Amino acid sequence: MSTETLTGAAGLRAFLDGLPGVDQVGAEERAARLASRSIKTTAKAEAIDLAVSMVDLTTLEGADTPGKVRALCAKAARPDPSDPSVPKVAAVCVYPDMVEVAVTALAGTGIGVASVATAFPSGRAPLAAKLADTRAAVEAGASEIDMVIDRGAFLAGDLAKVFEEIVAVKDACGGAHLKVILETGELATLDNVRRASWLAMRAGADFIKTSTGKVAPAATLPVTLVMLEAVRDHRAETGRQVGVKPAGGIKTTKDAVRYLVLVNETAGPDWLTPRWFRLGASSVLNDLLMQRRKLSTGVYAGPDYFTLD
Ligand SMILES: O=C[C@H](O)COP(=O)(O)O
Repeated sequence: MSTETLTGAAGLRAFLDGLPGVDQVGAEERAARLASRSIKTTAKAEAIDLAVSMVDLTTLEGADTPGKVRALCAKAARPDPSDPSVPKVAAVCVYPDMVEVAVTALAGTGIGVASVATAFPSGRAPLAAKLADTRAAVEAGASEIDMVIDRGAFLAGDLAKVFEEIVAVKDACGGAHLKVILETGELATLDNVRRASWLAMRAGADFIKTSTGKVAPAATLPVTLVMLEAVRDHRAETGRQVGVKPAGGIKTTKDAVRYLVLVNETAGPDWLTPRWFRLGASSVLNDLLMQRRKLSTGVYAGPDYFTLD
């Protein structure tokens, strides 16, 4: 079915209702099996650097200050100041009012500035306010917008409203990439995760993202598995590749490596680059740096060694 025929509410519903159901038990078993895979030390070193390069280093607190954002940007560009071989992260993710600070601090680094928008994290605001929020972030220099879907509308069955809102925000993004946050912890079932993934992709999402980090559960392996299957099948059907970003609650190197194994086994190696896969996290970077140091020196550097995320 083409995107055009989805604009009618009935066509959209028929399309989403026609998606096969998710085998919940199967998805959980498969995610658990992949999570228990061990990888060789050399592969682990490569996986750590790849994971670092995929981090959207995030601070989304009411107490964020320009100073904190500048410190985060310095860390994004040189995660370990004593070791220039550590790659830089993919992007820094902040609230719209901090975009200008991040853009200035990251000038010349090639690191993206992502901004949450559309009344993050609840998404409860009129569309005009969401569009103004988006435009303000883009005008301040954000290269990526992380929007939230209207979960209330989705769960009430008003799929056309969710679809049209994504289309409008995508338009307001101009040249900025759009990540669509499904807030999977509020969608109740993996079937809903699959439906929301397809809805977002058909509405123009460049990335689909699991969570805001403000709702539990945030990112999980089974949810990310379902989203990876969706982007894989979407590319096979339409030719358009969409990225995936698990976010929230990813804290350890072990977690990060599990996600990379899942990407490789589910969507395939085409997604194993920061262009198509991101890890949204406020604190995983320090653990990646500690494990990286341990692999190269054999000595475990405690958390005090690295600056706080
Ligand atoms: O998008 C990223 C999340 O907001 C970060 O969540 P986290 O603090 O659990 O890592």
